Amino acid sequence: MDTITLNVPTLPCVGLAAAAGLLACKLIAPRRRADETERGPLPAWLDELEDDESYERVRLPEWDNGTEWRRKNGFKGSDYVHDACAAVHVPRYYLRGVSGGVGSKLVGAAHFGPGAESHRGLCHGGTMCSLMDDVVGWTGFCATGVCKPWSGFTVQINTALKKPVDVGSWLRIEGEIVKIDGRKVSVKARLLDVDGDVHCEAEGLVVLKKKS
Ligand SMILES: CCCCCCCCCCCC(=O)SCCNC(=O)CCNC(=O)[C@H](O)C(C)(C)COP(=O)(O)OP(=O)(O)OC[C@H]1O[C@@H](n2cnc3c(N)ncnc32)[C@H](O)[C@@H]1OP(=O)(O)O
Repeated sequence: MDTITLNVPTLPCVGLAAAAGLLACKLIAPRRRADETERGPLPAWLDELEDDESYERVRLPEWDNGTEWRRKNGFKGSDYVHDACAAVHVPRYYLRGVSGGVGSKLVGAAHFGPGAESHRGLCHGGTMCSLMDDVVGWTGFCATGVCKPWSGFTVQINTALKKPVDVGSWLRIEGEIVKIDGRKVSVKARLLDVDGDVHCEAEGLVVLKKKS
């Protein structure tokens, strides 16, 4: 019968291996994070929005300083769409706010990363649905013509998937308030590419929180 001899140097070796493993994790983790945020340059048309005086970039601490802000405010994780490492990621929204709300429009860029994949090279339809949830909700938060974060809930998102999305794509996402009825804000949204081809459309409903 074979016997296994545990040499004295084995233990330090195991310790060394564990330490090396930990070090590798530390080294790999930031590298992986960097990879996930390496989405290539932002699409050029975002610069046009930046220069367009009718649109204003929505700047929020929960996006600009997400981890820190969320921790301090009792959130438990990272933002499903706005976090830099999200599978499908919206780095910015721009708002064309209209007094009274109806006609207010939110426009952003969405990147579909490798984590959004379903069939070979194509994204999961749920990633488009998630984006529609996000843009419907944030457009609804602009029901007064200015963005009031977390001022309501998305309660309906009826999404039509019209064209597959390639992994690695940057697409344009838009939401527009089409009706306000008391606390109910109706939003139409769509996701389109640089040629204007529509990848999905949605009709959504946001219910604003009761005034306290
Ligand atoms: C301190 C804490 C801070 C908490 C701060 C929270 C900020 C949260 C922000 C989350 C961002 C998201 O988008 S969350 C995305 C996921 N969505 C959710 O989880 C929402 C789940 N749903 C809910 O929790 C609930 O349905 C609420 C809270 C929205 C219900 O609110 P409510 O205030 O009780 O309103 P309620 O009276 O039921 O409805 C008001 C009107 O809207 C209509 N309505 C309601 N739901 C629907 C619906 N699904 N489809 C059609 N219409 C609907 C009603 O018929 C009614 O119309 P009428 O009779 O007046 O004609």
